[in-house]
Amino acid sequence: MDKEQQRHQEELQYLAQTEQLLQTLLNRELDQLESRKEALIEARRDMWENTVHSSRDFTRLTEMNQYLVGVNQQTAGYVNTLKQVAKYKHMIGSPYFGRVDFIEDGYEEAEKIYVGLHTVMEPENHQVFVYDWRAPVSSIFYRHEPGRAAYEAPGGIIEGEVLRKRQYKIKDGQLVYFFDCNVVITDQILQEILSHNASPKMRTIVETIQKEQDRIIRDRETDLLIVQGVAGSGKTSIALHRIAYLLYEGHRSRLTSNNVLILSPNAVFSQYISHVLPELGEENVAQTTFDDIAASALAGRFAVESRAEQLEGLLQAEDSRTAFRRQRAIAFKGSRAFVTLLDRLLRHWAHRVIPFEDVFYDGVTVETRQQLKNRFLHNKIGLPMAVQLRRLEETVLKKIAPLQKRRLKRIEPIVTKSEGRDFEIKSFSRLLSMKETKALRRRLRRFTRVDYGRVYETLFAQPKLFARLARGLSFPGDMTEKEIEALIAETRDRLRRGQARYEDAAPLLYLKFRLEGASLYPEIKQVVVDEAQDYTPLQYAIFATLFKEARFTVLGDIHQSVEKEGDLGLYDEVVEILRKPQTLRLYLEKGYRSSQEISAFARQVLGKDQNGMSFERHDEAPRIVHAEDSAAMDDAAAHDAAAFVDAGFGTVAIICKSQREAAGLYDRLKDRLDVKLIQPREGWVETGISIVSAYLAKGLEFDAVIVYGADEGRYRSDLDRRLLYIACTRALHRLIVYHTGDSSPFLPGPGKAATGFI
Ligand SMILES: Nc1ncnc2c1ncn2[C@@H]1O[C@H](COP(=O)(O)OP(=O)(O)OP(=O)(O)O)[C@@H](O)[C@H]1O
Repeated sequence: MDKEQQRHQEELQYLAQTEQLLQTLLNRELDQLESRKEALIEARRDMWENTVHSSRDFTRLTEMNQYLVGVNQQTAGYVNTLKQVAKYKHMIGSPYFGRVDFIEDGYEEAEKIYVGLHTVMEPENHQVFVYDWRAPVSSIFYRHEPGRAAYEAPGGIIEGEVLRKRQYKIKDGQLVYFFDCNVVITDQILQEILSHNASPKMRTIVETIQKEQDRIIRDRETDLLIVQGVAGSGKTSIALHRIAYLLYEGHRSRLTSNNVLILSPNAVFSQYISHVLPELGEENVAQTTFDDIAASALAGRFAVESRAEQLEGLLQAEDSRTAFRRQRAIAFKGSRAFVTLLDRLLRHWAHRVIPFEDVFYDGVTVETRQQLKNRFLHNKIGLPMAVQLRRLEETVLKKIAPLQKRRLKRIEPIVTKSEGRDFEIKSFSRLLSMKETKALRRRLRRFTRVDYGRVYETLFAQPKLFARLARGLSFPGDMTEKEIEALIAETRDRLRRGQARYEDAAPLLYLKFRLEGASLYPEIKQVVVDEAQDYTPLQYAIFATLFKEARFTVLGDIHQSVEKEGDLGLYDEVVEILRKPQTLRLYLEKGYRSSQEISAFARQVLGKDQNGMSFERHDEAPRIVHAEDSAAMDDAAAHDAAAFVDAGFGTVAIICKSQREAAGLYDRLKDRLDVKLIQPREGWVETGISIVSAYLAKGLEFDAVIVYGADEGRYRSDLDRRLLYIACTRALHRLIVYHTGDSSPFLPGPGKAATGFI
């Protein structure tokens, strides 16, 4: 047997042993599952039979509670076993994907470290057959080539030498191939993975996490980690793997899935990423959108526009000047200067507006106006204004309580004198006293209640006040005074009708949280902000208020901003607003999604010098096709989409500029093509053909993309250019861009992409 054969034999043997061990562990868990299930049913039956179902008898209730504790324990045990079963089942057939031979300094022998989805350990002798990809020692696999290496173990840095690094392809328990690699996770397996079809749900990338990605995933020290990454560089994937890593590390950092929150751009995206954590064997974590936070916090007070409606409004604007004005309004109201203006407004409210009054009761001055104001302004605890005012109200009412008896005594003689009350002097006097107190409370509430909506409305109802508060602030976009006046008037009218544009939702929320406090998410310790470029500085100021104690992972791509020209300055602002002790900013410059041809095409659309590059994977060049008219374009898009499906592409998207266009196209095609429309609220990606707007497609990916209607008239502003860029970067393998009339000036000219006519 030559060396090669011997190596192969050894690997086959190791795989067989691991598979066998996995099977034993699985069987053990399955046996346990049965007994745990029985124990759980038993515990439930006991509780049911031995306790009353609803009782006012306290002793019986405590008894029931004891049973409940038992049931909860049994349930936890059962769920845990279920998880173990799922884990082993997931691993059987492909228990590991990598190996490093590492010899620690001071030791003679190299240890073979096999890396897989989870740890597989022989329970009797504790021999680890496979290490979880998140284990400290596994980091060597992702970060080091043969040669000197180190990893961070709980007890400190361990140094040594990597002798070998090996990768495996194991399918259905069979070793398909393995090879030793010298470069960082060599491209062979990555090539294979990336050339596959996209899936309607995001996939895990544990086997091929790249060095620069691993650094982000395994960072534990940073309180604010900012990642700027080009399209398809794996930001979302990394964010989710990072959560899985932090949860694995949880025993040290005490982080559980309840402590993590993902801020995702919309419901479609939330659906798209919802499978990754369960696939990694972790519980899913909560996801929310800014829309949801705003809608629930402002409900009942304002009808709030959604983000999709805001963008749709921008895209539907009757002329480019209107669209431009709206973009400037969005930038204006989302700016840091506007945050300062709102802070000044709050200070102004506290000092000048709250109508403190002297409080009298029964001829006595309980508190003077000045006393109340002083107490309010010199509060040292730093309570939110509304909470503090309520406390003030309570204090005053407490002071009045002892005076009420005396007051009653004074009322009684008066009631005695009035006719017809002879038999009810006491009760009538008490009633009068209560009425008096109620009236006093009403008077108190004139200054102890503060409504965030009114505060915001006042800003726009008093242009002079606005001007005073805005003095010295530099707002983005160089709006002229006239434009600001128009914006003030327009906002005032809208707010008076009880409506709030999306760009007003953030200021309203900010005021509400600053005034009333924000305790919506007390348990959140790690916030992941995806598509970070879509949020304004004001929205970050809200996150700072909402998640005071949390650490942040912020991932974005400034080139995929929609309504504004993105720039790196946003991240400086994020740092200044979130103010965390340890901040780290990292860049990802390599895209993994699109073929080189599609990436190069998209870069030309963007027309900027980006530092990006893409993973070397070649495919057909994108095509730009001219259609005679809209009907011809519909036909061609339908035909090509169907042809892509026939050719075996799993997910195909026809991307329109706006949701309205997407809905229109869907209506025209739905009877002749098996097609779905992705909607902002309830839609999600499935295999087959989807019609989607460019801004909703953000963050998603498809095997083949047909950009519908890249005409000169449709895509001509900077905003349009960014949308077109987003649309093109969604494609993995195929991209066709259709236009009628002249093509958008942002499309590469002849020669740079294949062009044609239909
Ligand atoms: N290390 C990797 N191994 C395998 N696939 C990867 C790797 N990194 C990224 N990918 C793949 O690249 C594609 C893009 O990843 P992802 O959506 O996470 O990128 P993104 O930076 O969030 O993209 P965008 O900003 O364009 O929405 C996905 O299909 C993902 O599986």
